[in-house]
Amino acid sequence: MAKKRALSPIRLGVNVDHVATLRQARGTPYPDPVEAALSAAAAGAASITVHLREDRRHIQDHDVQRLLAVSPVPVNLEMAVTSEMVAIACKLKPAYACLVPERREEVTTEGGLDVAGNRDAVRAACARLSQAGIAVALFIDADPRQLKAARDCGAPHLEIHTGRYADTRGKTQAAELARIAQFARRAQRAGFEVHAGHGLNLDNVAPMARIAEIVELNIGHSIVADALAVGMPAAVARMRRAMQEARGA
Ligand SMILES: CC(=O)[C@@H](O)[C@H](O)COP(=O)(O)O
Ligand SMILES: NCC(=O)COP(=O)(O)O
Repeated sequence: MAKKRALSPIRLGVNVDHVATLRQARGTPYPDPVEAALSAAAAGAASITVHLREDRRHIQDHDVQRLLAVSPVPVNLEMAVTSEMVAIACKLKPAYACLVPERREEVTTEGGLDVAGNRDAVRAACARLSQAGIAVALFIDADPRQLKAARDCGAPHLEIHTGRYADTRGKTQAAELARIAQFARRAQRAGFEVHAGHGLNLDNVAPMARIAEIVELNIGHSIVADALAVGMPAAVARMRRAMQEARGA
């Protein structure tokens, strides 16, 4: 039997937005997303993601400040391409910023950033963030048109939106996986470090983790949900194990 090739290790970034969602539902001081982030980092999360939404529905400005003060791992600030968010990021200086689309009415991020349609604004935001020493990622769909536009923007990283893969099944899901794998190869060849995320969970993570060019997966909702049953350290450990096993590591 042919032996499976072991791929390079893959990093898990943990998004703690939904710890804050629970807190904001009642306006209590608990649960604390920063405490959850410390627990995730201690269990092997390579980075912590928070999405500071314009409507502040979950993570708050003070959470980001506290997180940056204590996090032992790099913080990845997801943000819309607005002057308010760029100013906040430049002031707080997280290690990473990921530019994402945002729509007030959405329940969660519904697709990738339209870099091709907003090239000047994205390029300007990338320039300001890079000048502040922040490594920028563009959160985009696996669409060659977006890749072409991203090449003009000066961001070193791309995060592929995996929401459609996560939300579909059968042939549609297989086609989406193939599209993402092909896109990841092209993106890496174009010089980007390739990440992926959105809607990933223990049931669907393995095929995504097997894509050699993807070096980081950012996962939040399913890990926070799992943590309710088994605790954050075990939830992170389970996800890391699933990713490393898929990788053959
Ligand atoms: C950009 C992305 O795919 C997710 O991280 C999403 O932005 C999480 O934000 P919500 O927790 O508000 O859905
Ligand atoms: N960028 C994706 C992310 O941070 C986590 O998304 P989700 O797992 O909460 O859907």
